[in-house]
Amino acid sequence: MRQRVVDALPVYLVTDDGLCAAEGRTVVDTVRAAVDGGVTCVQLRGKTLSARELLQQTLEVAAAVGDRVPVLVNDRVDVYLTAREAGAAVAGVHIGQSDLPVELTRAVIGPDAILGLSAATPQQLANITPGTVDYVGIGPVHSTATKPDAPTGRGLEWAAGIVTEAPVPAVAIGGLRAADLEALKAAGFAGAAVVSAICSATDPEAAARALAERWAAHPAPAPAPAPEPTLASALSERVS
Ligand SMILES: Cc1ncc(COP(=O)(O)OP(=O)(O)O)c(N)n1
Ligand SMILES: Cc1ncsc1CCOP(=O)(O)O
Ligand SMILES: [Mg+2]
Repeated sequence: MRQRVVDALPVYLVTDDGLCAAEGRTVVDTVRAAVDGGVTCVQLRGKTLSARELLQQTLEVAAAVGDRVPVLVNDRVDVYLTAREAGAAVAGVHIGQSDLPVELTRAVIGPDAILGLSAATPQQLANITPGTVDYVGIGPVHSTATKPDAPTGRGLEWAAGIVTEAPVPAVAIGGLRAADLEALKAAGFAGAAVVSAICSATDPEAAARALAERWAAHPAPAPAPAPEPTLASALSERVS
């Protein structure tokens, strides 16, 4: 059974092997510390790893995390399926606009897996078929060195505008730090995804805790009021 996906999104860690190694840690050590600190989701983004290496890392991280938070695999649907076949507690995949098509990915991973999709334009959000994608990752909010092929950061105002068009819960991504969280939550994001804020931190547990506390400290925006009934809808209710 898929858990309520919004519970997984508030502080979403995306891993980077190089950044963790530069701090003298493995990805597994970093994830363990970050989960202890309060991250709510982990995405394994092993861009420099072979399929075999990413599978091994996925098995180790899934064993270390257990059922504390969902573990997703970036891009590699084959690695996710193989880890699942091996009995690992992996929750799903995150794919981008140039990765495998969304509908086929959903068909392959099944209805219970979590499926995340990157989106950066209103058109990409409008293209989402209801029921296929569980959440979207929107960015980059700020410019980032972590993803060299990402465009320049578009800013918090842009993020606050585009999130209103997301048909599913959204996490922001790109250069995010604790100071961004209040504005993102107020704008309606369900969470913030970070790489360097945790992977490059001297103390990843403390970094995760600071982000989790900052997110929890701010109220979620009040839900939008139900629209006033129009004359036509009031009449149709009376005749039905
Ligand atoms: C939560 C989240 N949002 C966006 C991305 C970016 O995915 P993508 O556009 O496929 O780029 P790569 O991460 O594959 O380089 C993400 N990974 N996670
Ligand atoms: C994977 C990804 N997608 C858009 S920006 C980004 C990298 C974000 O990394 P950081 O949090 O270190 O800026
Ligand atoms: Mg991708």
